[in-house]
Amino acid sequence: MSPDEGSVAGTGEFALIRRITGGRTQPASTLLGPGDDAAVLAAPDGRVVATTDVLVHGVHFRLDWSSPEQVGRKAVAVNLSDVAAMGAKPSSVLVGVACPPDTPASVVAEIMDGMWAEASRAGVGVSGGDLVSADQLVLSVTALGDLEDRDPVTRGGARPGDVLAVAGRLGWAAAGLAVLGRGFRSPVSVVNAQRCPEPPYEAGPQAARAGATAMMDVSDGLLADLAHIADASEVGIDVHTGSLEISTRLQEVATALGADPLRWVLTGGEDHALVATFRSFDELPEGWRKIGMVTMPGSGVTVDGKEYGHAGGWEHWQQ
Ligand SMILES: Nc1ncnc2c1ncn2[C@@H]1O[C@H](COP(=O)(O)OP(=O)(O)O)[C@@H](O)[C@H]1O
Ligand SMILES: Cc1ncc(C[n+]2csc(CCOP(=O)(O)OP(=O)(O)O)c2C)c(N)n1
Ligand SMILES: [Mg+2]
Ligand SMILES: [Mg+2]
Ligand SMILES: [Mg+2]
Repeated sequence: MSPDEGSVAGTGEFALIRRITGGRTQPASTLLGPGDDAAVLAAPDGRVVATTDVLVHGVHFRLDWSSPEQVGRKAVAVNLSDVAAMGAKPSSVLVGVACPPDTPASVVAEIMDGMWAEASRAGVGVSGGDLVSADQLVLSVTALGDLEDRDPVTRGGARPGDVLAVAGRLGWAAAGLAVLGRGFRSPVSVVNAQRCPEPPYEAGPQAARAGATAMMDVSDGLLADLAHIADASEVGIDVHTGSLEISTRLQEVATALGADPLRWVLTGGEDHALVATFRSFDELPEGWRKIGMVTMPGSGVTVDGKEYGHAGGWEHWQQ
């Protein structure tokens, strides 16, 4: 049987590449874009920040929960967020798309539109990629960034007495996941937070300029991710729940679902907020809120001085 004309198989690999790469305007930093064996990018700093994350249908997103455009946005956003978490400015993304033969070509085109839309929000473009056949939809994105002559902000520089702060939202994507998981599609604000995060890209370089001592983005859950800073920095970290913002919207959704909104904030991932430590409260840039303190080594990650009773964040193969 011949493949459906509108499918990726019916369209053909090279026609599809032409369709999804044509008519795009590359930023000036992409010296040579898609079409050759590799792209050529400017690296003004002389060092390149590089990160990659893979997203799999059914694990990270579902096409019956999100539009292809939202899925494309998310795949790029979670990667650009890691660039920001190093204190760097995004400079480019490269994207791998694997999909089954009957996938409508329009779905791939819309995913690419979403990828371009999110890349553009951060001032970059898609400078290359790959398109392959697979049993399910998989998106693999590599993001590159520029340190602009600053030192990278690692997970390893927090010291006891530092202030712990956050930029961006916590708990929203987890609330959205709970809503979607129960078959609902509203409220759209939390559902959209799950479909596509809005990481505060600018807050990364801003924190680096302000002297942040450690930083990372929250992908797996606040407490789980803070444990990586605690380990790498050999410190303890205490989160103060009194400083955590739990919006009325999150409260409402939690009440409706019989869930605990604080648990979403502490253990839910995927909002890609940035958490960072600063030497003093006075160093916090605008948009950063204090949510705790760095404590002495050995105490681990605590909540209001105590161990948190509930299970931690996302870990692949453990769900
Ligand atoms: N297959 C792999 N090969 C090499 N490094 C990896 C691999 N998987 C993960 N890492 C590295 O381990 C670190 C932690 O990964 P991860 O938890 O996925 O970070 P993030 O949550 O920021 O995406 C990162 O520095 C990442 O590059
Ligand atoms: C269909 C579906 N099921 C479950 C989740 C929840 N979920 C999937 S991956 C993940 C954690 C983040 O993904 P990961 O691959 O660990 O990214 P990284 O930490 O490497 O940035 C969460 C909370 C989801 N987003 N979609
Ligand atoms: Mg990762
Ligand atoms: Mg990260
Ligand atoms: Mg993870």
